[in-house]
Amino acid sequence: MTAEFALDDFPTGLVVTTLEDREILFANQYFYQVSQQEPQSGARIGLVFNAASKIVIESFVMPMLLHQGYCAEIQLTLETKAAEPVPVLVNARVVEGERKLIYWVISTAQQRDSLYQELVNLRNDLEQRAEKLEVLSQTDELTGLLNRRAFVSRATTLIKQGLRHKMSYSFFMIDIDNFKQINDQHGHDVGDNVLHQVGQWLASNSRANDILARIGGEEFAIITLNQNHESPIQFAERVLTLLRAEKIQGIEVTVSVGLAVSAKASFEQLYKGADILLYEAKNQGRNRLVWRDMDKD
Ligand SMILES: Nc1nc2c(ncn2[C@@H]2O[C@H](COP(=O)(O)OP(=O)(O)OP(=O)(O)O)[C@@H](O)[C@H]2O)c(=O)[nH]1
Repeated sequence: MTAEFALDDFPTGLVVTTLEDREILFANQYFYQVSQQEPQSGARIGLVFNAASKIVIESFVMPMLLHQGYCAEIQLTLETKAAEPVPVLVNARVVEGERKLIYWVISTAQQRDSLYQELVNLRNDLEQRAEKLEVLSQTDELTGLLNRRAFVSRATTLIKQGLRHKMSYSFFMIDIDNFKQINDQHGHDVGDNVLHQVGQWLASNSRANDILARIGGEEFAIITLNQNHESPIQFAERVLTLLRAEKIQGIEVTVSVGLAVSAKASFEQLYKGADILLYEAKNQGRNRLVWRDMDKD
């Protein structure tokens, strides 16, 4: 008698079933409270679990019990009479006597589950923030284009891969002419707007696979894979012509372009090449393209 009271006082579900058909021979109060079931003669333990857990019991718990005599820390879900799911942790052991029985310990795991869910939510939140930070760390705030660091990293990887497949790349270095004058005459805010619009304009005139970035104050860079439909020289000339025809913030804006083309040069060599060619374009009077095929020297 004392033992029965003691078992009912345990804050965990204690159940004894037959091994053969899992008929409940004994269950303590806690088990009935949690599962909201009434004691019924001949009831089987499977009845209190949801459909997925029933499958786990048949396909995993029972084979474990039959083969090694116990099954530890299995996460299952009870289904109450009101069809509410209750997460539980189940330990079960086969006890051999006159009949083979299974002793089940069924502990509720709601608090642990909600803690686990909180941790999952926290991790998702941190991942999202990390992604945002990653995007921010790669973006030039003023134009929304890639910044110099991201450009160098992406372009280095792309060109390394391309070199292995003998792909030919173009490196355009595009610098707004006399930008200091724009700032001086119209103010820094207008200058910022010009930078923003030139950036947007370049983005809408380049292809999705190009790598476009603002790499310095009034300096942009584009790396493109050379394909047949438009030569890099045609592309650069188109940029120059279209920009000449356009007024940005009511201001005539021109650019100088240094263009290095190669199927052999590394990213650093292309960068250096384009930089020297841009310098030449500036020296020759600005508002022009100077280009070189670096593989033909
Ligand atoms: N508004 C604005 N100005 C910038 C920014 N970054 C750099 N600048 C300005 O850009 C100007 C660049 O001047 P310079 O390097 O002399 O070049 P430039 O006047 O364009 O002359 P060339 O390149 O030789 O044609 C400087 O006055 C910088 O202060 C920016 O983010 N916003």
